[in-house]
Amino acid sequence: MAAMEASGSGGKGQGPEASVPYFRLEEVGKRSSSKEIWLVIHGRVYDITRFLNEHPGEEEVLLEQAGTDASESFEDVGHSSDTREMLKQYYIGDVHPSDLKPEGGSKDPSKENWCKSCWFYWIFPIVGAVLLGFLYCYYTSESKSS
Ligand code: HEM
Repeated sequence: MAAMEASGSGGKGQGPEASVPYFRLEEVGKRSSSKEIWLVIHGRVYDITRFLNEHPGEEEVLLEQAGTDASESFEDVGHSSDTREMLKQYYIGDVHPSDLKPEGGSKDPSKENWCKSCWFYWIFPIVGAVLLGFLYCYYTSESKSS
């Protein structure tokens, strides 16, 4: 496992609280066939190879997500709390801290906030220009009539 960095004992199948290995996303990405399938859910790496045929949501959906961060798809489906418990048995380690993105989106949150309020930056100059236009028309017509 070239891209794997051990953060502790490296024991597989233990809970997240135990010392666990870190995996680079590149490494996870390589495990994306029906022979071996790993997924990332909320920064944790799961080897779900043996679960593939048993998945009630069909194996195709897991194969589509193979080797990637499947957090969003996993949440979209609304998996039960029992399923979340079940995840623990497939847990093999954590995503390496350098590969972790902020939860809730791949974008830089500061950019997202900027985008949400970017209308704010161009609407005022436009409204201001229109108002100035009206004022200009108003005063020029006033001065012509007097
Ligand atoms: C390691 C990851 C996963 C495990 C252990 C798992 C497990 C399960 C289990 C036990 C169920 C039935 C009970 C429930 O809804 O909670 C289920 C349903 C389902 N799963 Fe997953 N799942 C995983 C990942 C995914 C992913 C990434 C998708 C992607 C879309 C997915 C799609 C579905 C769908 C569509 C159903 C509903 C099936 C139905 O109601 O007919 N699952 N999964």
